[in-house]
Amino acid sequence: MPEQSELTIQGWGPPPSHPGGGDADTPAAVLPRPARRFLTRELGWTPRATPPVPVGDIRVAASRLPEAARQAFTELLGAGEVSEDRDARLRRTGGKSYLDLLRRRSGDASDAPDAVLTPGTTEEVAAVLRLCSEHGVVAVPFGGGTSVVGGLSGSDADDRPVVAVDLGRMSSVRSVDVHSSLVTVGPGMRGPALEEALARDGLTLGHLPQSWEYATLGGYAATRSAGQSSTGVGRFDDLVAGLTLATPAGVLQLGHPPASAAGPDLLGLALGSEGTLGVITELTLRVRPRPRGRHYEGWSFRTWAAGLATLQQLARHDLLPDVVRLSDADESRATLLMASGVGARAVRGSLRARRRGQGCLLVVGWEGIPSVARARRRAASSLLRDGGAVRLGGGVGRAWVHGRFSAPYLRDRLLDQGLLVETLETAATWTALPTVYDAVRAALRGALDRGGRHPLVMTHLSHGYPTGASLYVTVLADRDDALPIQQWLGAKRAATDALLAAGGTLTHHHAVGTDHRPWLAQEAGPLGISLLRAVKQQLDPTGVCNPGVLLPD
Ligand SMILES: Cc1cc2nc3c(=O)[nH]c(=O)nc-3n(C[C@H](O)[C@H](O)[C@H](O)COP(=O)(O)OP(=O)(O)OC[C@H]3O[C@@H](n4cnc5c(N)ncnc54)[C@H](O)[C@@H]3O)c2cc1C
Repeated sequence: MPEQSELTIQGWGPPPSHPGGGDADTPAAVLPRPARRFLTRELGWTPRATPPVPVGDIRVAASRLPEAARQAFTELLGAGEVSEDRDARLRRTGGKSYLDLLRRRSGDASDAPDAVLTPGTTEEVAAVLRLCSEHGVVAVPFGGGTSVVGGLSGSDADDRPVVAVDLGRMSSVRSVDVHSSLVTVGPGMRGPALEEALARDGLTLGHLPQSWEYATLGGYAATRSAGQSSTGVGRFDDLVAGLTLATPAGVLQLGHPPASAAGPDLLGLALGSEGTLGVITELTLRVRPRPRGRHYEGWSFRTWAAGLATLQQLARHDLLPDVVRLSDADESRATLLMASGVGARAVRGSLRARRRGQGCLLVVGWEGIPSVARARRRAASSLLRDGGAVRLGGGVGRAWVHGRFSAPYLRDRLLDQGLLVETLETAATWTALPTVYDAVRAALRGALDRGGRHPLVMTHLSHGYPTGASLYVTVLADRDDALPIQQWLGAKRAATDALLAAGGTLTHHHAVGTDHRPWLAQEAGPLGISLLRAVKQQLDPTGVCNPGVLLPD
């Protein structure tokens, strides 16, 4: 198996010199001139150079790992799998949220783990957790390091030493059961490698989040991820048939495919547990035949309200496409200006030809057996037309497919030029969606308005369900260079309070981490929090498993 490339420390992707490429050639890495003009006008932004400090200048404190723990880990795993090396620790420091990137770009790595452990089997992971308990060392499972909610902060009320338990060595396909459509894999495997392996048997998992190039299967399960085709294939939760969870108290085998009624489903406790109960060391996933046909296309609605109402109708009739992405007017406008290349020209041309300069873009996609996909597409198209949408054609779909993983590369360039760039997400019922949408926008605008400089708040709906959908919000604003972290924390607080008050969920697919934990009790309720604490106490009595996330203090 080829070695997996590592994410850069201060941004996204391998460095441009990496043999695998990097972002240097990605069209989205360059901000087109009209986009620059648009952002300057819209945000009152003055483009300025705000480069990250050199990686060599990032401050990493000396390791605090006690000698006895170091010896015990080395005896168990071998010296090569226990590292206190600066670079190894820095590469497992935090995730990739805006706050993480601000810290790393300013030279702050105060949340670096004291050591990195790389176990290779479930037994070794279980033994690592037992040793952590014995030696009072916190264990933070590390997958791809793409958390955007502070899931890897390693913070601990008792300030104990921290080890990152990197699952990178456990990244192989262990078995494929083509007959039952099941694959068993190590938790450190990434999506591209799995898809490549499954293709040999004509299979696919179909889970494609924007972080697909770097996130791991264990991380998806630990955070309850959702991908771009999740309306069709389901959330990652739906794709997990079973898993192995190593805890300080022992090893659990959870999930019994195809189905069981033997009491409550304990698998649900591990999904979304964010390393607080232990480490997922193996997953059995539901796979499907590779689609023989894929068709993506664009539509345009005059208004967001018309788009929402029509998608609700599609959901009600079980006709939602596999990919659904409805952008509001602000996101549609910005998408067209920020996009470059042939695809973007096709979209603009399509809109002009149909006299739809303004409006809300909808990208839809159908995957599967061509005749079935065609029939579903015909039925859905008829409802879209009834809802007032006009078809823009396949060029828009192809442009979306082309750029579907490029936003994080572009984010790095925007951070280099004095911008605040962050996203947040929620879900709501069809009834509550319009209120949640208005509330989040108003809260973000109120919190980020600064003397005539306004944020750009862009939203899209994705991940449709019969009962509702998720909203994904991207915020751009002129950065407060003096207090950038406080600027975002204030906005995030306002937006979270507003979306919960309006009936949204705390998160739809980014999980809780450290960033959302102050609000978890509002969604889980006090008894729910006590229940989670009791489970943690049973599996992790010394509280060494990722204590800084999920559960409020
Ligand atoms: C640019 C960008 C785009 C993104 N797009 C999406 C998207 O489209 N959809 C989506 O769902 N998310 C998205 N995310 C968020 C992120 O990719 C997901 O949360 C992903 O599931 C994290 O996987 P990871 O392997 O990187 O986990 P990590 O970031 O390494 O860890 C995340 C959390 O899970 C725990 N964990 C990791 N592995 C294990 C394990 N084996 N056992 C137990 N606990 C573990 C960690 O301790 C941590 O708390 C995006 C993030 C970025 C930066």
